[in-house]
Amino acid sequence: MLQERTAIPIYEAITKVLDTQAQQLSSEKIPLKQSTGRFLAFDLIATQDVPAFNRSLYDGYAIKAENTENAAPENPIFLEVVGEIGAGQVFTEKVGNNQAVRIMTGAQVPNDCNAVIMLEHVKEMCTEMKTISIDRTIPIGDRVFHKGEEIREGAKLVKRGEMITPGIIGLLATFGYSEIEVIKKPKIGILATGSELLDVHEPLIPGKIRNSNAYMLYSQVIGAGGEAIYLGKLEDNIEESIQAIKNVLPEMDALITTGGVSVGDFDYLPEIYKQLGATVLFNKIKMRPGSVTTVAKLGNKMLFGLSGNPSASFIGFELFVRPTIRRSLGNSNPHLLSCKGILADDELRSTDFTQLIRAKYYMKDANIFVTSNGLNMSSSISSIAGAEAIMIIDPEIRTYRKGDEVQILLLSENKGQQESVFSQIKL
Ligand SMILES: Nc1nc2c(c(=O)[nH]1)N[C@H]1C(S)=C(S)[C@@H](COP(=O)(O)OP(=O)(O)OC[C@H]3O[C@@H](n4cnc5c(N)ncnc54)[C@H](O)[C@@H]3O)O[C@H]1N2
Ligand code: MOO
Ligand SMILES: [Mg+2]
Repeated sequence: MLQERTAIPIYEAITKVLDTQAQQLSSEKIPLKQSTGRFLAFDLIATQDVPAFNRSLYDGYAIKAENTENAAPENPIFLEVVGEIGAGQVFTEKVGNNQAVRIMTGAQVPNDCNAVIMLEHVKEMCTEMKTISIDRTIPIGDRVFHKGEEIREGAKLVKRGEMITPGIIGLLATFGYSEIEVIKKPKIGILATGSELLDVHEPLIPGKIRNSNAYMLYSQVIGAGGEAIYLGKLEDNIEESIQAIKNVLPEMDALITTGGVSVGDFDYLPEIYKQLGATVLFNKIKMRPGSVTTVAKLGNKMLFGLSGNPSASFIGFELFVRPTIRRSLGNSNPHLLSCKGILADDELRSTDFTQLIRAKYYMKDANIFVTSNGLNMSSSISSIAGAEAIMIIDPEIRTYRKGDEVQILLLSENKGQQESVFSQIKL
């Protein structure tokens, strides 16, 4: 007999998932060069001032600024050049009054000097004793990047859980980290269910389809920062499926299945969760696609029962699995970044459940214009490719017209946000 399901709002489903997720992952040491896209396992604190010494910003002459106090075109002053400093060298001799030292960009400014004048702003005199003339007043500190001016030792620069970007790698290198502690990637197992599934390399035969979801999910797991483990595909068979899940689960941090969560005769996931003794958090959400997305917990492992329909599977991942992965990586902005856009389609009608439409956007006059991307069906595969955003269509607004404001989620935007937009708009 058909079992009644209670559909809950998207924000409630997200909250249930994140409140249930328990594990905090341990860390591992990896070479700095391999850390792009990984998540920092420690707060990056400056271990030294930056710059670490007073550094010349220009090729020119290190001088005592006070010597130029009365310099002007009609009253040039003359300084004796007593040495030369290349980047990496330290000038330890005394620099006296009315003396200067030739200096290169990046070199340490001698202690006796307090400014640098650019090469272009001095006249080099052809005398026996090398002399320069200066026809302007140079302020104290001019063209010197002072010790600690940019970063003070002890300053907190990057938080634990931030995704490592090229800029963060630059900072880590600045502070001498050739190896760094990153949070271990959560191992996310992917199991496709369905007797209709062929493997990607197999030729098409009547009634069958290729298992595209598992590969798409594999890529989504990697994009979210997890380690994707493809565990194959299962026939619609309860006993075999239960055994397969029992076999693989100990090795995984979480398991994604696709297919078999609806009410068909061979949709066995509800029964599988029951027989496994898993606690089902929800099995119906007020959203489309992905209304039958089911999430359960077994021991301390999350079981994500995504729908078999490709667009539903894709959306289910982005809304529920992505934030789970990001949060287990210590990231404090696990949800997709949202913003408001302007509808560029002629018209969109809402349905009883919140619609999540795969969309494209473009920028014009500082506005974001949004259009649907391909066929808006749960079973559509082509609408996912090229989708840059997800449009959120509120059931309360019956018709959206061209030019109307529409809330969107940006795909492939790593910044993320702390709170899910669905909590903010109560959908
Ligand atoms: N009477 C009802 N029928 C359906 C309902 C409902 O409420 N009442 N819900 C519909 C909705 S909504 C969705 S979404 C689907 C969900 O189906 P399942 O999650 O049970 O998934 P399957 O039945 O296994 O497959 C659905 C569809 O997707 C194809 N599929 C499955 N796995 C893959 C894969 N790995 N790669 C590509 N495509 C896959 C499968 O062949 C089916 O066409 O149920 C509706 N029905
Ligand atoms: O779960 Mo279904 O996608 O609502 O189409
Ligand atoms: Mg089904």
